[in-house]
Amino acid sequence: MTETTRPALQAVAVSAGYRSRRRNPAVSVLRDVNLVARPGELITLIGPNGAGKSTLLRTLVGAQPPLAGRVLLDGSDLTTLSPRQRARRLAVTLTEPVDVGLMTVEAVVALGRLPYRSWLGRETREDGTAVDRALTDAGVDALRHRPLSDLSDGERQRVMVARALAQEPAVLVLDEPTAFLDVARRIELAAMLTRLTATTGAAIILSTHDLGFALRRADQVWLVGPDSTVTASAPEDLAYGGAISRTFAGDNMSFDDAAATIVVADHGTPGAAAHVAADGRLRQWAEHAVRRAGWATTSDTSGPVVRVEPGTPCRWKVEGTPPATAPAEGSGFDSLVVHLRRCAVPTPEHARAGTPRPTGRRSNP
Ligand SMILES: Nc1ncnc2c1ncn2[C@@H]1O[C@H](COP(=O)(O)OP(=O)(O)OP(=O)(O)O)[C@@H](O)[C@H]1O
Repeated sequence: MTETTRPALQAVAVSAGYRSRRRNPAVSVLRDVNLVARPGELITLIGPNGAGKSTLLRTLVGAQPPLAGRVLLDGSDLTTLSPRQRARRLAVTLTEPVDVGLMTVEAVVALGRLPYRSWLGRETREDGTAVDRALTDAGVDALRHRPLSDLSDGERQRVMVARALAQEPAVLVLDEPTAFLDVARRIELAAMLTRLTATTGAAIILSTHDLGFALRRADQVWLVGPDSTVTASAPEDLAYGGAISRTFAGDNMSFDDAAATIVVADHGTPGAAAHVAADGRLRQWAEHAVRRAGWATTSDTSGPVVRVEPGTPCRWKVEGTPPATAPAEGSGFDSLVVHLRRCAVPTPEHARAGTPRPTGRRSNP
């Protein structure tokens, strides 16, 4: 993939929004959007609730016309393509549930071949091969004879991806495909989509609220900001440059680089921070416990230091905290969290109100 590769999908000065049936002015949700999806790229679309992700996706796939600008599919203006030409290049799974009655998984996936059928509607050998490949690629081959109505939400989600794959599209657009998936299925889906960009050369664009998923896997992130703009960039640039934090973090939140997620200072103030001295996974989970206790973690070793030794349960020792909190050692993360919470020194206001002083930051659950 190079900068000179012809875009699979392109938005040129697009404004996206809604035209009222009555003569009111159109409501513009996004303005002057310029985006390029290249073959083989995995692109994640993120943004706060109501920012305009679904509006943008619907505009990019031609489900609603842009208020201004053009969407180009493989160089051709979307509005000049027939539905059949469009469907051979662009596959979409939106969040709306699809009512397919008692159809089997295989029959639903075969619907993806309709843009290739002759007017007689006969299924060809190519259709069968494409359906088999889509079922395998999406990991739903074992479900092929089951009625779609019997499946779990996560299974159904994967079947809808298989149906889209059967279209053998150059661009695959998925609206919130991670919505119903547990952690393991999300990781599987991410691996599957990454594999598909390599094997099929398709550009895959998906919206998600899962920041970790969006940042870890994407070649490009499209970030819909609160100011009606969309920023396209490498995930690292958006995270490191602070755009993610500015978009998602409120007054008492910030972006945690290590966890690739937003952390909440729901009972915290800056100041209570500890350095964790441990290695590898033990350090990660010890830092998790420290943050759960309402403290921030820091690389600064001049303040409190939490030393953790491996074991089941682990042994811990806290150095440099106020003396009233002794004993400052124990075993197991539970007692470490209890200890750190007790270390909170009441501020005058909290002492008067009879509540403990807030300490550091807390990770999102
Ligand atoms: N049919 C419609 N007519 C007018 N405004 C709409 C319509 N659908 C959505 N909107 C508005 O457009 C804005 C963007 O909505 P959209 O659904 O695109 O956001 P989103 O980023 O997908 O949100 P979420 O993360 O909550 O799914 C919102 O203010 C919404 O109220």
